[in-house]
Amino acid sequence: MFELILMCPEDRIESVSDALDALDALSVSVEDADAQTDAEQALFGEPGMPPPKDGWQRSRVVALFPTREAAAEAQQLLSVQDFFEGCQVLGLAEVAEQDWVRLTQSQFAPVDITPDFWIVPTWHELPAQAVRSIRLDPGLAFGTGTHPTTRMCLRWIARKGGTGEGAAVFGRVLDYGCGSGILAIGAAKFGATDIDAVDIDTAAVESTALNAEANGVQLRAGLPDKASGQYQTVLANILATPLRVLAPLLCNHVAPGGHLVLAGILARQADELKEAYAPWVQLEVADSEDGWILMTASR
Ligand SMILES: C[S@@+](CC[C@H](N)C(=O)[O-])C[C@H]1O[C@@H](n2cnc3c(N)ncnc32)[C@H](O)[C@@H]1O
Repeated sequence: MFELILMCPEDRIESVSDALDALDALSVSVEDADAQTDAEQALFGEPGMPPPKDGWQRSRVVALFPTREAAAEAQQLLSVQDFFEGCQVLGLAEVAEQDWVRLTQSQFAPVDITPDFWIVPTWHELPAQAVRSIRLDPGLAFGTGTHPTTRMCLRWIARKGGTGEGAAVFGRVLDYGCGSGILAIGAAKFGATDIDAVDIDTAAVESTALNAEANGVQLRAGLPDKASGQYQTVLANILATPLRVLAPLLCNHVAPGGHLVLAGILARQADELKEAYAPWVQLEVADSEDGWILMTASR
C-alpha cells in the first residue's frame, strides 16, 4: 500500500477529500496537522448536527492507494486542479507491511474500572485482581471501556452494585444506546438479571447479543422499540443533543423510585441537560472525567 500525504487549509478539505475518493483512494483520513502542539484545536461534532467546521486550520490529509502508480497519478491529477491551490504534497510513501491484527490488539490492554472490576480483551489473561470482569473485543460498536463516558457509567454500576444484592438493587435495567452492550453486561456482572439493551444501529444490536453470550450473560438486545414499560435503572450513554431529544422517552421509562444515569455530556452542557429534564427529574452531576460528566437522577 502507498500513502499520499497532503497538507490542506480548512476551506479545501472537502473538495480534496471528495476528489481523492473519486480517484479510488482506499481510505482518506483528515487530522489536525497541529495535533499535540499548542496550536491543536479541539473539534467536537454531534450526530445529526453539522460539524462545527469542515476541518482544522491546517489539516494533514492521508490517502491510501493500492499501488505507487495509483498514488502518483492521484498526486498529478490533484496538483493541476483549481481547488488544490493552497494545498501542498508532503510526500508519497510506502506503508510498511505489519502484522495489523497484532498491532491492533497491542493497543487494547485490560482496563480497570475499579481495583477489582476489569474490562479484558479475550486475547489477554485475566489480571489476578479481577474479581469481576467483562471480556470484550473492540469490534464495530462503540464501548470498549476506554472512553471516559463508558467508564463513568461502569463506575456508577460498580458503586450501586456494591450496595446490596444485585438483582434487587438494579431491578429491571434498560441500556439505551447499548453499542457493544458493555453497560448492560456490566450491570449483569453486578447481579442484574432482567435487562433490555437497545440501539438504533443494528451492528450494535448484533454486537451486544454476541458479547452478552461470550460473557455468559442473558439479556434482550434489539432496536429501540424493544424497550417497553418502566425500569428501575435506565442507563443512556449517547450525546447531549440526542439525550435532550430523548428526555421524555427516557424519563417515561424510569419507574417511580428508579434511577436515570446519563453520559456522553460535556461539562459545559450540564445546564442545558438539567433544563431539558427538569419537567420530569432533577439531574445532578455525579462524576466527571476528562471534561465529560455523568448526570444522574431518581424519580
Ligand atoms: C457513545 S455510544 C455508547 C455505547 C455504550 N453504551 C457505552 O457506554 O460505551 C452511543 C450509542 O448510542 C446509539 N444511539 C445514538 N442515538 C441513539 C438513539 N436515538 N436511540 C438509540 N440509540 C442511539 C449509537 O448507535 C451508539 O451505539
